[in-house]
Order: sequence, then C-alpha cells, then structure tokens
Amino acid sequence: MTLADTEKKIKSMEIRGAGRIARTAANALKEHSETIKSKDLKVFVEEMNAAAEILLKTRPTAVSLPNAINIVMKGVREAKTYEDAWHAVHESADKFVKESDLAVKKIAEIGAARIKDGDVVLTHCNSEAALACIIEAHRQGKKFEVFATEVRPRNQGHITIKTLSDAGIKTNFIVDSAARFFMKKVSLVIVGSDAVTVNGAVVNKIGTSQIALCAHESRTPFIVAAETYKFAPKTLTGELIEIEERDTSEVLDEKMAKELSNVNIRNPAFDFTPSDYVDLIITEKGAIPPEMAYVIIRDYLGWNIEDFDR
Ligand SMILES: O=P(O)(O)OC[C@H]1O[C@H](OP(=O)(O)O)[C@H](O)[C@@H]1O
Repeated sequence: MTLADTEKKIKSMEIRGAGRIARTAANALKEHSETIKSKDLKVFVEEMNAAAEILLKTRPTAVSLPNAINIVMKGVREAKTYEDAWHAVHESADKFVKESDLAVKKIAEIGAARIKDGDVVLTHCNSEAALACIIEAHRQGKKFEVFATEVRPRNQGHITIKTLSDAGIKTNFIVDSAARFFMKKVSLVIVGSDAVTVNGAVVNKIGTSQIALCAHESRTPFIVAAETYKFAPKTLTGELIEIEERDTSEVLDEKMAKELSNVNIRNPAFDFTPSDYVDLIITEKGAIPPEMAYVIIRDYLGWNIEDFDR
C-alpha cells in the first residue's frame, strides 16, 4: 500500500481503531522507507519526516498514532548513517507491531480475569482490546452475556456484534440511547480507549462518558482496556487532546441538511470520561487505577516532564 493509500484509508476510517491505526502507521513508515531512492542520510530523514507528518495529520485524537510514529522515527532522527536510519525504521516498526499484538493478548488475559460467570458485560464502539478481554473470558468457559451499542453515526457496533456472534457469545444489540435503560442489568462495562491523559481521563468514542455516568449511578464497575501506547505524554504539560469533529454528512443526509437552514449539525467523534468514573485501566503491564497514568507515561513510554521544551 502506498503512503497516499494509507492516508486515505485512515482518514475515511476504512482502517480504524486506535491500535490498528498505530500498527498501520508503523508499517506505512517502513514501506515508505523502501520507496526512497536516495541513499543520502539527510534526504532520507527529510523524506521520512515528511511521511510521518502526513500520517500524523490523518486523525487527531488517537494518541496511539503519534506514539507509534515517535517510536519508529526516533532511530531515524538519531542515526549517523543512511544504513543506520534504514535499519532503525525496519527494526522499530517490526518491534512495535509485534509488541502491539502481544499487548492485546496480555490485556485479554488480565481483562478476562475481571469477568465472572453470570456477568452482563456492556461494551461501546468496536475496541480490539476490550473485545479481546470478552472473547478470552468466553474461551475460558465463563458463562456471561454482552450488551453492545450501535455507535452512531458510523455504526462500529455492527462490527462488534459480528465479532461477538462469530465467537459464539450471547449478545444484545441496543441503540446508544438505551444504555441507561439497561444499565441496571449490567454488572460490568468494558470499553477501549483512544487516549488516556496523565490525570487518568479516558478519551474514547462519543457516548462513552454518558455510559460511564450511568455506570457510576448504578455502581457498575467501568473498566478500560488500553495498551500503554494509548497514554498521552503531551498531557504532562497540560496540553489537551484534540477531539476530532467529523463531516456532518455522517450524521444527516446532505440533502436533508441543506433544507434545514437553521440547523447546525455537530459530529464530535470522541468524548472525555473523567478518572472519577473509571475504576480500572487494563494495560499489558497490569491493571492500574486511572490515577497511575503518570507512571505508565514515565516508566513505560519513557517520557518525563523535563522532556518538554517550555
Ligand atoms: O485500539 P482499539 O482497542 O481497537 O480501539 C480503541 C478505540 O478506537 C476506536 O476509534 P475509531 O473507531 O477509530 O474512531 C474506538 O473509539 C475504540 O474504542
């Protein structure tokens, strides 16, 4: 796939999901390095930086994207020779993809331990990490059922119910606005994440924070499955996570929208769930309370407050 194809597919959400976007970007940088004709280090670094910029601009919210790009580009920017830079891209991209796959497997093991016989688990959107926990619990023979939301406007819930159904898991499909109606039946909420801030707030698909609020009201545990590369280093200095606002045509038919001259259509793709509503974040390094987000950013992503020029 060319860099332009990757760019298009991430923007259009043909390739989506925070983890998948990150792995795709890492692979795209590796593939792009092979198309650079020059063996001059300066030219190579410039062209790789330009590719990284293009990928960074595809979607603004999932922090897994800049984190993956930083991991792959670090060796390129530090290399003293063209050969070192070329090898750095290849090694770091392969390592990132392998570790990302392993992280999901580890999260599945840790998260599955939180699901018990008789549970009613609610999930929102389509998260590879959250679904891995649910599927692993089912594989271990636990008997439970799932509520999955529709996830307007892009209907990622359709992918979720197909995956759950194929896995043989009893699933109830509900519209997003039915979450509170059913919350009294739900014993555990598991969602994924696009970004976790240093203060433990979770950025995830629009509607997540409403579900967290209902879970809080019903005293239902709310847990988040997130690889460590979804934690956001830039929030150490108070920088905010940008919430992507997507095209209004995803929400309302363009023809109908044109007839409604007084209506402003809004389409934020994500929202913030404050740490107060998050019981636990399952990472591949273990289950942590949201208040420990700083430790993940410092110890596993290797970022510290002094790393930022201010
Ligand atoms: O990495 P995994 O766990 O698959 O997904 C994490 C999150 O990424 C998705 O974003 P989108 O659908 O690309 O906007 C959803 O918000 C999902 O919860």
